Amino acid sequence: MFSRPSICGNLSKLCRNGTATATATATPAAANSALALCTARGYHEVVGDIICPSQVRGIDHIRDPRLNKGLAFTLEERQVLGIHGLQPARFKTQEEQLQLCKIAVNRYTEPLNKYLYLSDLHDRNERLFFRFLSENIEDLMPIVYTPTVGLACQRFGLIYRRPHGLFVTFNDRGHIFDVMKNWPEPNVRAICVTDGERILGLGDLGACGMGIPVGKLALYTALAGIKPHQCLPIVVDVGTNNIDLLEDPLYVGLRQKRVVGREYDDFIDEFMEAVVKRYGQNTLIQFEDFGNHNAFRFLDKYRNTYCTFNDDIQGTAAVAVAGLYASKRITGKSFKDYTFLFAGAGEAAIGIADLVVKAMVAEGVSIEEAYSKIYMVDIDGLLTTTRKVGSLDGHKVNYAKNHEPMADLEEIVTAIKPNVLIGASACAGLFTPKILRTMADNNDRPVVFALSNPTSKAECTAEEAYQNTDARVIFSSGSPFPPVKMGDKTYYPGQGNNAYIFPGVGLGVICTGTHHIPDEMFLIAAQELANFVEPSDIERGSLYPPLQSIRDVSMNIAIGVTKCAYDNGLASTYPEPQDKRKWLEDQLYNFNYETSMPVTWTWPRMPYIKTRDESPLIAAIK
Ligand SMILES: NC(=O)C1=CN([C@@H]2O[C@H](COP(=O)(O)OP(=O)(O)OC[C@H]3O[C@@H](n4cnc5c(N)ncnc54)[C@H](OP(=O)(O)O)[C@@H]3O)[C@@H](O)[C@H]2O)C=CC1
Ligand SMILES: CC(=O)C(=O)O
Ligand SMILES: [Mg+2]
Repeated sequence: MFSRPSICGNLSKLCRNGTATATATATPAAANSALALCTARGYHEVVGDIICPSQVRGIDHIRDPRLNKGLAFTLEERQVLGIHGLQPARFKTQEEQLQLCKIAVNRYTEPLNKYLYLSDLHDRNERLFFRFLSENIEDLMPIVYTPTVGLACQRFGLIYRRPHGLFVTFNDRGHIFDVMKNWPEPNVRAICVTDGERILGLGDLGACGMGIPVGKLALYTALAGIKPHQCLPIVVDVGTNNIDLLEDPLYVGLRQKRVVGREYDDFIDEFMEAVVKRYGQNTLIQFEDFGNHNAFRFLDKYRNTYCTFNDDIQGTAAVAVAGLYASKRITGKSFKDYTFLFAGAGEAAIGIADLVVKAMVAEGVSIEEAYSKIYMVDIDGLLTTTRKVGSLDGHKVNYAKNHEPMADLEEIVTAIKPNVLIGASACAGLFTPKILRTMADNNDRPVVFALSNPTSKAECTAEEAYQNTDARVIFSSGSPFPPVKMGDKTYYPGQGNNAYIFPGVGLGVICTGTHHIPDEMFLIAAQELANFVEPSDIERGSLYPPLQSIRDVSMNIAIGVTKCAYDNGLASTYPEPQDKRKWLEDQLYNFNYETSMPVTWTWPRMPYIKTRDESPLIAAIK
């Protein structure tokens, strides 16, 4: 039965989990039926959890990033898979390969070159890439994520090599489902989508924004262990209003102004429907870096009918609120004792403020009092009730104060005397030394968050924050800053970035098959993250746990989200697991190589090259 050359001739079945799991260890009959299933479904490539490398021949094992192990293929594997001789004689462990990756990436001095090296590694050996990333978060997150990913997006036309995600253009309207069918993975569970209109604080980068969903989903795997084949980065390309890009011969997106209005909305509706038709109702759709005017609208429109969230609004809210919870341990105040001032009144700022209000209400504060504690500034100055009708659109109106109009942030800080100053304006240097000194004059421990990304857009640097407050500031930033030395003490400011949140929320949501994602899940995520902050973190100047512990944070967030999903009847995966941690852990990606050979089957005879003392396994094959 197993001697059919088309299936087993060159060996083997590396069928990992899911339907075909049994094949790796069970009877030939079971193995054969799983193979038949693979074939019937037309999986002639390496997709999903069902991997049948018997249909991948020789050198294609090395060319396929999901199968490739480089020099870690054993002698037996090399012979059986038909790749013997295609690689040098040396055998390496994955650990030795990781050491080499470290040396290789550190040889590059330019961050963009490091990004390209990692991107190549991703294309070449997926498991090694994700293990390398997950074990070196502190060093590599600034490369695959902010700030370097911003530069990668700006240079996207120059560095584009191979598809890491799907481009759905406005020209595909009416056929979006057909385009989605071209994505080779049948079991996508999480999509991160952008239309590229507000990429970090860099503005409209159109189709070049692809770097963002690619980077975010790389973190899904590296930080939460979500399997890579379950993740799909998407750009919906409706054009760009960035004149430089439209005139740039290297621009790779649709060369037209953005589609707006009804046509745009219908296009996004069709996209959402196509996702559900292709991958099912509970497919997680993370909206990322949409323009402000669309981000809020789509969240309101889709949140109760799809499994969706907006990371810039809700993920950012959770990470900032977690930092604020941790700050209370230093200031000794509760939220109702704080006066908040937000510089910026967009997705991030409103998202944070709305969650702060929920957190205050949860502490027993009335909603009116909660709103009264939060002041907000947009590009025209303080949000006041005296503003012209129409200039306080959407969610801003809740934060408008009965106050004389003020435009200058320095004067506003002097007048309002906030305890907490949060920047989400994408306006570099907005927090001047004078503003920081005023914060220090008015507070023993001023709380200052400069959340804008990438680093070049931060409202102030960590150094400026510490220097202008006699190092009394409680500081965090959206992009990483190096430690700051003041006198004989060194401060290690934490990174207030939604990367602490979305991977764990994503894991909980996709494992439970949650239908809709309530704000409560983000408050839970904030609390779980805050619980992780140790006195030693605070002592070294950080409101967040070290980046190296994000994987543990993500697991705790996922457990909290899982409980919430079952408690609120939002889950569709039944029965409810009792030991939620173990249940989640059982579903995680394996960062270590798996065998490319079956261990229990009777194998067909095949050409055998003896190159060293026979291992028992080879002897058994013969
Ligand atoms: N750390 C993190 O995890 C995250 C960080 N961010 C960062 O936050 C920044 C903003 O993102 P987002 O909120 O989505 O963007 P939005 O465009 O939604 O909001 C930007 C806001 O800043 C206001 N603004 C612009 N210039 C000034 C200024 N000089 N003074 C005061 N306010 C100003 C705008 O005013 P107006 O409304 O009048 O236009 C708007 O309200 C970006 O840099 C982004 O990278 C975003 C998400 C997560
Ligand atoms: C971090 C993030 O999501 C942003 O800057 O947009
Ligand atoms: Mg974002």
